[in-house]
Amino acid sequence: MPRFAANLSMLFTEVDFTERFARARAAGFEGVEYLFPYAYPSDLLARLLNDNNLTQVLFNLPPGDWDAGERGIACLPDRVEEFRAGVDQALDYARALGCRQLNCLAGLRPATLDEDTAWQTLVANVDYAAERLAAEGITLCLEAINSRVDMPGFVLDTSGKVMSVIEELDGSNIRLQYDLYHMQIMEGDLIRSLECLLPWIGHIQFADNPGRHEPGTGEINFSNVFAAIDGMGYEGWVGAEYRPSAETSDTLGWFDGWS
Ligand SMILES: O=C(O)C(=O)[C@H](O)CO
Ligand SMILES: [Mg+2]
Repeated sequence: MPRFAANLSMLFTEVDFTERFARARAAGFEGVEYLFPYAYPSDLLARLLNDNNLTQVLFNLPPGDWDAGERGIACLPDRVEEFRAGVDQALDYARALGCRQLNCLAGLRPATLDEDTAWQTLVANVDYAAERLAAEGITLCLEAINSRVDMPGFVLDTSGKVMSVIEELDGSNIRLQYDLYHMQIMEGDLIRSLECLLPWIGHIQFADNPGRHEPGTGEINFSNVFAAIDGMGYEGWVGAEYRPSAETSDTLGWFDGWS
């Protein structure tokens, strides 16, 4: 049975971030993920996880200046030092939170940066990060994010591009983060793709499309997709990363039967 995690950057935003852990537990989740832990002391987050008997499933490496629109710095040649410092910071949090997977956001390619340089920088940074994480038994995820609607210019916008990085590096702890929402926009054919890519998938996330709301608000047949994920023996977590179209607790109908 898929293990579902609540994404606390998107769910339960009716309450302050630190109160969302208890809300997730009360709703039946056993794991949580969120964009970034860095604004909070790690001991506070560790206590919230412990008090609510929750697993920290995933968070992202520092993304650069998120509020200014940056979406990762891994492809930027003039930010390599900052990228490496971010790996240190993320590892400190991962240790404190017992988190076994970190996601590396590839970043947006500026018009002034040529594709080849962006790609070589990305591959070298992923290689560095994967090696640092491997020493601690942690997996590095690379998420393919749609460049049609949400992140124009995002360097890794297809599962094929993520697979190219994985193949180029041959890193045993590098995995694809397969977000059903982004992949529905870019590629479709979700169940067949999940089956083909299964050995390389480290984490799955979902939202319906269009709108990025809860299952049932768009075009994806989630009963079938979740049943397929269950049937193919996927052992990782599945993160609910959607914008609730109503009070979060009123959007959890999809969870019935899985919790
Ligand atoms: O946008 C997404 O799908 C995400 O998972 C986070 O925003 C970045 O990892
Ligand atoms: Mg995602």
